[in-house]
Amino acid sequence: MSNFTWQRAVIKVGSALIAPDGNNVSAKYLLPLARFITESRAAGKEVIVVSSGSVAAGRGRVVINHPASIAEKQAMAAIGQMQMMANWQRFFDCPCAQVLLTAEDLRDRTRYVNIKNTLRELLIHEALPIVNENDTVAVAELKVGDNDNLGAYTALVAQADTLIICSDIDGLYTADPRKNPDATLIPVVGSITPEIYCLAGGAGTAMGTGGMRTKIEAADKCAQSGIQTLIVNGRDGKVFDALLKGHCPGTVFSAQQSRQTARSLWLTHTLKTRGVVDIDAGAKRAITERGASLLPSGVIGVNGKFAAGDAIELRCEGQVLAKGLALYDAKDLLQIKGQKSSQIQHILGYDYGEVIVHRDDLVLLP
Ligand SMILES: Nc1ncnc2c1ncn2[C@@H]1O[C@H](COP(=O)(O)OP(=O)(O)O)[C@@H](O)[C@H]1O
Ligand SMILES: N[C@@H](CCC(=O)OP(=O)(O)O)C(=O)O
Repeated sequence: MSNFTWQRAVIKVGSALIAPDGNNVSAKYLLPLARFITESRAAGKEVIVVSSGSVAAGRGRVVINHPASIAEKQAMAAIGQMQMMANWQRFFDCPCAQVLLTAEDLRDRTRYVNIKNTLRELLIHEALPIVNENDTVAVAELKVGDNDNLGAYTALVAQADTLIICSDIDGLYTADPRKNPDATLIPVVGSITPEIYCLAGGAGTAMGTGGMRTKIEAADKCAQSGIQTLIVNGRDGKVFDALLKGHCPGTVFSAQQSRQTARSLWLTHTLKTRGVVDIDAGAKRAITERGASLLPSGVIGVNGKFAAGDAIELRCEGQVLAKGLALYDAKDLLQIKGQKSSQIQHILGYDYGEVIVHRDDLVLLP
């Protein structure tokens, strides 16, 4: 069993755990998982759930006599999503927050920033975000397609350090153990090579989507962004006791580099800046010495036309010090520069948060 540490995790829960009978929700497998989430949160860790199961949960309520059409599956998802959320809420005193996403939402910069801000705010307010694909509006070309990859995108947008995929199998095996009884569990995958992809077979049950392949794809996306991925058997309550102690009885896919390094490299080298914001000496000290976020009160000048979510440079007395993602566009920032954060709502009529650049989205330049 390998050891792991984490602070913010996305936990992906497959349909087989939500709706083990394939046509209704069940508490059967969720109790140990919910206890793991509650105890982890009590220990100061942060959790976002990506839950499958809406189609399976709604199946029994839509009568069909043939393989379900897309519209019928969408109807099942619309009904089942309610059952699935209500089932989750039963386990928690904190509010569960429904977040429904499509691939389009993740591709569009403004929506991406909104998703990120919403998740951040939900965590601040100690709610439990529960994400699923918005199956009622997403048809093939709009879909992420499977919740393993949705889990990876959610881990990226939420800046998690860990993705935990709870499946109906113990982890990644040398072959699909349902077809090959000699297959053995692989406890650690250091790097995701084409050979690792070759081990993956399809889904194990009629409810599952993607099987092991989509889990490896998800782990690959995460590893490249400095996020580790665990695949564990969510049907085995003892797994969660082990996870609470920092042991992984399944497979750990290591992150290729530290999350901070991956994110800093992305911010520093990949993102083209769209504007320059001049800041005063107090803001400079806060950012460089205390690792603080940039507040509007420290902004003295706004240059360029940038949108919310664009990368900008932060400059003090002619020297560019840092690069970060702006939470407000240039037009808004011109109005709120030099003002107290509490004035933002009053001046703009809305408020995307009290900071201009959050410290998580800021890198100091050498
Ligand atoms: N190399 C492999 N190791 C483990 N499981 C595999 C492998 N190849 C294919 N599988 C299948 O993947 C299934 C898990 O994926 P899936 O059915 O999509 O479930 P989920 O609902 O958890 O996403 C397992 O039950 C197993 O049959
Ligand atoms: N969005 C779909 C889940 C799709 C999916 O990836 O399912 P699974 O392979 O069980 O994680 C639903 O809620 O039914």
